[in-house]
Amino acid sequence: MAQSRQRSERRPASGRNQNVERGNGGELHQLAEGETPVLTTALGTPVSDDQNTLKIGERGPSLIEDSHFRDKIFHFDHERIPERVVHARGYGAHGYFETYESLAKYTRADIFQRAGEKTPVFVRFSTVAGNKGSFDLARDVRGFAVKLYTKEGNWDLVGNNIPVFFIQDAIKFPDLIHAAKQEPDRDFPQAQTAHDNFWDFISLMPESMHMIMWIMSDRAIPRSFRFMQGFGVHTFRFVSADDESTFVKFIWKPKLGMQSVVWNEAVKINGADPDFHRRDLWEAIQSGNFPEWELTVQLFDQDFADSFDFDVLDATKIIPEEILKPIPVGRLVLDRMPDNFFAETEQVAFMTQNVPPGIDFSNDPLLQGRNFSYLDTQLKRLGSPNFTHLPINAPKCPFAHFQQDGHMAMRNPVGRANYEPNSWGMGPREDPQRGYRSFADAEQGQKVRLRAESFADHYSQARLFFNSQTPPEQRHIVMALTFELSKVQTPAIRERMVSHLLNIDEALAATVADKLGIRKMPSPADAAVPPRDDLEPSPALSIINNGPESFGGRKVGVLVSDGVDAALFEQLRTAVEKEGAVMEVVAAKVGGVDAADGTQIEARHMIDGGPSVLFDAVVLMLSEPGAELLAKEAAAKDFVSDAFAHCKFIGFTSGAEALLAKAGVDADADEGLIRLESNKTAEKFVQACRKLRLWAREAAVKL
Ligand code: HEM
Repeated sequence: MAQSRQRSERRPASGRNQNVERGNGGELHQLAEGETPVLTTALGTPVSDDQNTLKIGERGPSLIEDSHFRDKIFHFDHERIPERVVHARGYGAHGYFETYESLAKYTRADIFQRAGEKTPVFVRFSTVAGNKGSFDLARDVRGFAVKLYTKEGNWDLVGNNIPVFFIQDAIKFPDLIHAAKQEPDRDFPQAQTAHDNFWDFISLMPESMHMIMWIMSDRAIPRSFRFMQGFGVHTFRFVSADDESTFVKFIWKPKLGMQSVVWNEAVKINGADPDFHRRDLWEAIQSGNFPEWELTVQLFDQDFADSFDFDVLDATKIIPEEILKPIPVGRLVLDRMPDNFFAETEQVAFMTQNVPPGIDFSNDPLLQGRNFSYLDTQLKRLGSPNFTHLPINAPKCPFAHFQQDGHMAMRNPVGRANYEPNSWGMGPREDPQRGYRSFADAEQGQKVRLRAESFADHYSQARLFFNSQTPPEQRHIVMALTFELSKVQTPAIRERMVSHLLNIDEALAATVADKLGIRKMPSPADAAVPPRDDLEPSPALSIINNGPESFGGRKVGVLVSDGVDAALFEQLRTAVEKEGAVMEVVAAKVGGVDAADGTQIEARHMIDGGPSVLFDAVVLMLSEPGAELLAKEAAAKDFVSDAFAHCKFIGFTSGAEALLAKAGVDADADEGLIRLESNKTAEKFVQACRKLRLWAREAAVKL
């Protein structure tokens, strides 16, 4: 019953006549009739009045015998469960994984045996540091957690959109997260690392420097979940039917290419639409534009691992794609939103230790610690060992075991046997062939608390990352570091960070020091291993170098006024749709505008609620009087000046020049300003947008 109600709530309000009554105090009573279900308590007792508690007389005290009220309030009082201690804010979707070719040579994992096999998945994207109600465009790592419901059990690939991590050993995780989250005495800032505690910890943790380069880069402010990569981070193992092991790293690559926003834009999006990323995913999936990623794997053996001077067990290191090419092995398509956010996205329990036969762990000490932590945290958060009974967590393949009882047990053994071995002839029984076998690696050594020397190079790959970025991306890293460290109030912490940057790139360190007003340059931090300066840059690490070459999946915001040319508007719409992009109309009034030929153009946003930061490119389709009127509105001027400052492509009709001028934008400033006069120019504009941004403008606008 509840489900059918939820479904009907997705339809727009119909405004149909309903069976309503006015109560004694003027309150509204909506009454069940026809097929409308009767409201009941949780135990099914029909409810006669859901507007008034049971009282003695109309103005008298309430009665504790009002079991309907108690049932309702009791349940409401218990609606909240603890939010995740990290990755609290997240958004998920269902879909499937399709295997390209059999990987039987490397792994016995059932999911990789047959070309064309489709496996159901649930994916949850998240930010790490912010609370559940924080904003989407925090500068942060994004979680990229994938649950694959394989025919031999659930496989949770609990990754991030960044391929490395802050720390090498899981024992430091609580310290890292304590330092990153709100400071405990004041409980701010939330969803931000721009504070003393975080940078104090980081500046004392040189192993985090590679990760710092990534989170200060544009990777940490993605434009959409749909436009970011995902990484399993650690080295895992594939294990074949013959028990041969191959090391594997997992990388998800978005079909629509990578794209990020700029920081100034992120700050404004957080105000304009704190749900920017979740709304984006919701709208894409609901409109049938299903986002897609390709799963690629880097496969290697022990000899290859030994050829590096870093350790493949160290989660602060990558194997550059130019050295080991990722092989595409399948695709992930997200095509369905959850029916209920809480039941699915909130209750989904990811655990790194959930791997099917054929997939195994390496000795990465971060991964080993995670394998312990996730089961523990799910029990705390979901409150019962029976969280695997929840539909979102239950396997979709047959399963049978003797676990029983516990809070909220929904599946219990049937029959007499609830143990094995038993002589009742009742299963389930173990299966040495099909069953999970850990890779029988030979391990020996003393029990020690010791970090391997092969983990000691903290700077070379940080330098590799920085050197692999394009100039605009390097500038953004400088700006991010400057911004974050400018919020740090303790000069010694700022200086300690600059001393680390000196080991990464001297010019980077010098610029950050200058922007922070540090007069005397500190000495470089004492490096455990001298940083290498002979690593070839890896172009695969740049977002800009790996753009989409299409405007597909992106969004144009069209600011319109009365008197606009309807034919040109339709031509633009056709060109945008042909590209696979979306167009949203912004106007002075949400009711829309009257075009010159008398037709009406509906608007999705009123100008105050539709700033240009919500779009990838903008068009000013205005009549002269329309532009004159809008030029008086601050929001309209910001629409234009922000789009320009954020290096976006701006299409405009000749009538729009008054608004451009008022916004301080020269209509001939650069090739990113495109006059729209005919069908051809509409197409030319959309083609120009494929570059996403005109980075050449950046020097002029000082982002
Ligand atoms: C490579 C490093 C790591 C990655 C990629 C990673 C990724 C993730 C992701 C994606 C989630 C959110 C899952 C979801 O959407 O529900 C998550 C949650 C979590 N992670 Fe990690 N994590 C890492 C390191 C660690 C470590 C070292 C620990 C602890 C030793 C840890 C403990 C947790 C906990 C406790 C949660 C909350 C789980 C929940 O309540 O559902 N993580 N992690």
